[in-house]
Amino acid sequence: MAERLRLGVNIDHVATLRNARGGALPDPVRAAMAAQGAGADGITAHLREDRRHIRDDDIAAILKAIEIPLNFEMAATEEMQAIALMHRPHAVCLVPERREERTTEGGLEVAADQNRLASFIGPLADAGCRVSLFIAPDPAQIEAASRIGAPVIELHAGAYCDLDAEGAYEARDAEFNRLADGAKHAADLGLEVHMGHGLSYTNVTPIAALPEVRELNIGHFLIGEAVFVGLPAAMAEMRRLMDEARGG
Ligand SMILES: CC(=O)[C@@H](O)[C@H](O)COP(=O)(O)O
Ligand SMILES: NCC(=O)COP(=O)(O)O
Repeated sequence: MAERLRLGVNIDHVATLRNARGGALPDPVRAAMAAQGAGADGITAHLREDRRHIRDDDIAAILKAIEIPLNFEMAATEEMQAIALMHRPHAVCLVPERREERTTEGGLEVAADQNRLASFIGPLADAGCRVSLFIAPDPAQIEAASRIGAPVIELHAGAYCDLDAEGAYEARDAEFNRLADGAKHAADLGLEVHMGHGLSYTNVTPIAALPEVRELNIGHFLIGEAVFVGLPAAMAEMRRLMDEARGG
């Protein structure tokens, strides 16, 4: 039987809400525990260089609290590498970052930076972290990820999700085909394929149905939905849609 599609819950935006008032609540560690209790296969947290949501002490506290794997998202900088090596999370996902962006725009440029990234991921892999690269569904980036020896890629689903929300269905379908082809190409090269960014109840089904995809990382939508129905109920509906898409 095919392996069940994993659901990683990104709790960044619990920290966004906490930071809006500068206090301790709502607590991202409590969100991580709630997600774990509701059956998350992993927790994702992105320690941005500007610490706009998750902060250094959150990472330490989340790691102490949870038993499921942490997927630690970070920019490929020396500062972040040192933090990852100190904590040795289960997975490290390298993402592109621009200080002015509202959210992660585009994927990591691997092809043009492959020598630096190959040496950057070496110590992380030696420390036992499963390295993942957050990239666009571009064959050149996928092939570069494989060349530098990353075991996992996460394909950026944001453009597909945005086009769907805008009702630009022709362009959305073209972007979906890029994701589907990218997933297949990556799996053929032996890469484990994850997808994430912008996924919601309305756009998740075709993505979850792609047989090569092993994990979805979903945050902003689930945390927003949790305001109305609670995190376990929001996750349960997402889980149901993912299982249904897989024919389960
Ligand atoms: C890399 C990614 O797609 C998400 O983790 C996202 O970066 C969450 O953080 P932001 O919403 O701050 O971009
Ligand atoms: N890597 C994508 C992720 O963790 C969650 O992205 P989003 O659902 O918050 O857009």
